[in-house]
Amino acid sequence: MAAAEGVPVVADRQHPPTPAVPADALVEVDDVTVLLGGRPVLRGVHAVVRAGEVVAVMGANGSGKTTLVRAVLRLLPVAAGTVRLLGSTGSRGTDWARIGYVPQRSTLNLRNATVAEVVTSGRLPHRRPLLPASRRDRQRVRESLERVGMAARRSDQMVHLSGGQQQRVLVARALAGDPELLVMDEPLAGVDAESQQAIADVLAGLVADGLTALVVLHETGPLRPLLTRALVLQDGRLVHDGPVPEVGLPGGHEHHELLGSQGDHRRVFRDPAAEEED
Ligand SMILES: Nc1ncnc2c1ncn2[C@@H]1O[C@H](COP(=O)(O)OP(=O)(O)OP(=O)(O)O)[C@@H](O)[C@H]1O
Repeated sequence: MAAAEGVPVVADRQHPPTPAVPADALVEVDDVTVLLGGRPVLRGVHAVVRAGEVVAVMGANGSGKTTLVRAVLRLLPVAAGTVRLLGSTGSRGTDWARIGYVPQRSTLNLRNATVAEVVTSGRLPHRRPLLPASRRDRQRVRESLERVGMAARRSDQMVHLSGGQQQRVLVARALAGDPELLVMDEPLAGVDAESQQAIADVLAGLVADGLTALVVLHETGPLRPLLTRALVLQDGRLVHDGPVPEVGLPGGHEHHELLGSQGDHRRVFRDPAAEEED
């Protein structure tokens, strides 16, 4: 695949160099391979996220973006390589209370839960077992809902909210845990422009306060000014680690396709080689 001018591309995929890991790395993915259904879905991926960075994970549908963030969060086992998260290589040593996760909204079924219940669940890593929510827990839930502009809907069931409002509630849930590292999987997908901007504004404030973020994105949208770097995956391999691509991706073609009943327009990046095989 050809590189865009001035854009660093992983040169030797068979023997990628092991980069020196900076001391302030919160996430280190070292030569990681993940198998799903016996098939390699991530192949020898190296990636680092340093404190204070906002890193986008980009690539075509099925390129491995969700798999990468799930491997980082130890929701999937790795077949080879190492994931170091907040300095720990094992689940037990990881301080999960320092991490916020906003999964893909479409994968969740929270229809009957109320907004307040969803956001309160974000305090669970801080709660002592069997004790009711503390004043601090309730305060953080309230503040998080205010921050995303959803305080007035706290008693409503999720099913009665729009997609964008649901997404804001999921962001509030992650914020309620006071994370130092926020991992978001497609926070803008199927989200109206107003909610996209609300999410971007909230993230901007958090980043200014020192938050680190790893965000899966199809389109950068209003998050673009916040992004410090992009990781681009293609068929499970890291093909770019550097500046956020201006238009499209290095060496890839792009086209638009309509997805879902809401007709949200997503930009899809394609590999020219794969297109030739079509
Ligand atoms: N449980 C599974 N078993 C087998 N294959 C899987 C499984 N989950 C995902 N895959 C495959 O792994 C590949 C990467 O999936 P992944 O969801 O990480 O891609 P993605 O880049 O996040 O895609 P999208 O943009 O569509 O969300 C895809 O080909 C997908 O079909």
